[in-house]
Amino acid sequence: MDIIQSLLKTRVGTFGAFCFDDGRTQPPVAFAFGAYKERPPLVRIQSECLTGLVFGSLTCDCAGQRDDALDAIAADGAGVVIHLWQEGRGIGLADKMRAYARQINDGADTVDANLLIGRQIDERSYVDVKAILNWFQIPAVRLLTNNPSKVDALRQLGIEVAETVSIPPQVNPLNRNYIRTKAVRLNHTYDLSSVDAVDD
Ligand SMILES: Nc1nc2c(ncn2[C@@H]2O[C@H](COP(=O)(O)OP(=O)(O)OP(=O)(O)O)[C@@H](O)[C@H]2O)c(=O)[nH]1
Ligand SMILES: [Zn+2]
Repeated sequence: MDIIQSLLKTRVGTFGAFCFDDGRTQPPVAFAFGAYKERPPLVRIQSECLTGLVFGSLTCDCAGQRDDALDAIAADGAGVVIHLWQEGRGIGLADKMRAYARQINDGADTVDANLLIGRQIDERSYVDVKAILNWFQIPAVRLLTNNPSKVDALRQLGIEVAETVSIPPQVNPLNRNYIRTKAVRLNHTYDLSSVDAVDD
């Protein structure tokens, strides 16, 4: 494995950039900010979302979560963002677009759409996260997430999640049902009353 180190200069400041080149076309990358000392650092595990992160789709909340995670890490003074190329919760871009079509054409929600095309609800693996945190010598994290399954998956890998730090979703009329579905069907931990308060 070749670990390529560089810098990423962002809106909130400069991060150390680490590309874990293991021969895959899209190797995992991590961006580390500041110096973590006494407390477990804030860690954000971000999954690829071409539609949201690259094109700014309004039907999910990925871009807002990215921005809020960077803000939280900068405000805290330290933290790490790990980006995994697990498009569509690990089903890949083509099947994510198939799932999108089921949502747009047939009114399926984000959970049923995956099942309707013969995929699982969430096919992500966090094995890479374990290796990356080991490399950074981070045994315990404060995880920026709303997803209890992600916390469980990390704990099963032996990663100590010392605390979960919620990222309240940036709700708009186009992503409100999607965000509601994540709370109701995937147990994401945000207050539904604030989600419902957004006007159509
Ligand atoms: N299959 C599918 N994937 C989606 C859809 N919308 C977003 N995604 C993917 O969902 C992933 C992000 O997962 P989320 O469910 O938003 O959140 P999470 O990572 O589980 O939890 P957080 O840590 O709170 O962000 C990315 O890989 C997106 O590409 C969708 O409608 N269908
Ligand atoms: Zn998204």
